[in-house]
Amino acid sequence: MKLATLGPPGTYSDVVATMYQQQPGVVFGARLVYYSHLQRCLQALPDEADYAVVPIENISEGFVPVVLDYLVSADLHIVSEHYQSIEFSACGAVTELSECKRLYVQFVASGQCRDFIDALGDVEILTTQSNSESLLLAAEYGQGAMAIVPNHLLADAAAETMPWRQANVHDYSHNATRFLLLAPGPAQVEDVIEDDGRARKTSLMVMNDNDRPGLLEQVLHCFSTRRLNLSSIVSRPTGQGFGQYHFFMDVEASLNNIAMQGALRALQQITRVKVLGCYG
Ligand SMILES: O=C(O)C(=O)C[C@]1(C(=O)O)C=C[C@@H](O)C=C1
Repeated sequence: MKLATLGPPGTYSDVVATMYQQQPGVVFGARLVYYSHLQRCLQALPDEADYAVVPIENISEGFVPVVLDYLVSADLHIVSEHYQSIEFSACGAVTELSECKRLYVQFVASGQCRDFIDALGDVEILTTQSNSESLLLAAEYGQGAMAIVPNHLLADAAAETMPWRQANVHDYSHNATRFLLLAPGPAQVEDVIEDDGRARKTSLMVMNDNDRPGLLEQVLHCFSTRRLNLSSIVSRPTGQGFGQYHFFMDVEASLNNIAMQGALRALQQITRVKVLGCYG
């Protein structure tokens, strides 16, 4: 069994994939396969891997657009979620920060370390696809280069050669990212029929094929009348024109909950809905 995740090894995605691989569950004992960017991890399903671990949402940066957009059309479902605490360090081939000429930082990580990056002043910022790639590129560039890396990567051989090492450069001490374990195929309602009493969440994608006044209000009504709480609702452009959006929603209820089933039936009469998974 293969589990796709973002590489090179050392990313936070790798930390979470390793956690899944080592604990009893559907991917226990799976072999990790690394991909250089998030889109490739997702595309690995189903031909190159059986499961994938990707970040979906950060406490300050919000949702990761590339993952949401992929979920609109891909034949994938969510098996599980994991909240990972995220801590960043800066390291580089400099003896003081004023010597920094170039900073490598992953595209989502940059928004989580804004204060540190702003204080560097006028340096060249190169965004990367992963936090471990940032470290490798800074080490390769040498004198004057710095990287934002996960705290745990300060122990990596590449970081150990760097004279400047500063831990905890993230803006929020409680920084965290939510990760999803994804599998190919549609979510199976039967999978969750057995209610084990655990609190569950159902994720849905409300597809906007036919924009009209009041559509979102009607959608929300399906949940509010049944006293179902949404823990998130985010929109993504359909790409068809301004003002047209799909909606990604997390509902705090299991798919086998009677109220949730009623909401789903009501929603299906209003618009096209894709059930992304029921987990928790
Ligand atoms: O580069 C990594 O370490 C990742 O796992 C990716 C990622 C992300 O894209 O959100 C994961 C967690 C952090 O929020 C920053 C980066």
